[in-house]
Amino acid sequence: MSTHIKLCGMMRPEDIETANGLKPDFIGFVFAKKSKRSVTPDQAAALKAALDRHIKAVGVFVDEDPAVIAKLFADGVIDAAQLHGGETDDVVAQVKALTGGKCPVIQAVAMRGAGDIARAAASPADHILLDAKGGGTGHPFNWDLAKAVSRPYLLAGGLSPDNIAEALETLHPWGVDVSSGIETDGRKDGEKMRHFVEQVRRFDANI
Ligand SMILES: O=C(O)c1ccccc1N[C@@H]1O[C@H](COP(=O)(O)O)[C@@H](O)[C@H]1O
Repeated sequence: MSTHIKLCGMMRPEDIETANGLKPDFIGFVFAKKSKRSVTPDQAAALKAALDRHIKAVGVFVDEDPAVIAKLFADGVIDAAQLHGGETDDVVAQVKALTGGKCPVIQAVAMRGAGDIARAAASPADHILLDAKGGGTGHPFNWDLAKAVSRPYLLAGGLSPDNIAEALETLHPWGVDVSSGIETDGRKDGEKMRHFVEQVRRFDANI
């Protein structure tokens, strides 16, 4: 099985052009208004129109109204929703219900201690994503906590071309998600994006 790749925080047409060339499984649009990577629905729609149709667009939300998420899904701006705040199981269920069960939901779990291992296991979401507290911080969490998570997960938090090989060797995650680590001066860096993806593909080719 190849490791799924998500390149998050796409903001510019040139970010999409680079992603189209690299063909990750997912890219992310951040809709959390407080994020420095925040895009409006109109901006995201224009970027999605330029995205290779084989690449899924994930909307990243922090405590957003499920109706807003469902509208972005219905409009074809996003293909999946990543809930990155304090969303309850009920919110996961609401997103599912409002999209006729069609929108895959990824629930982010902030990995701070043993209790979070249980929270990850119990999440009703289609996929879980293990991250440091916050989101988009560029900081890793204690990977020893991930070793105790028995369901497949997306690994996030401070990944970069410098540590992705070690992360893959150590944890063998279902997928990896990166944002800060593929940026220079707050903008996506095509060379870092390429280097990150190449290393994941090299790892997959050697196992
Ligand atoms: O990227 C953001 O600004 C962001 C804001 C709010 C919630 C989540 C956000 N991004 C997600 O954070 C993780 C890790 O990012 P990083 O590689 O450590 O910068 C990733 O899942 C992003 O989708």
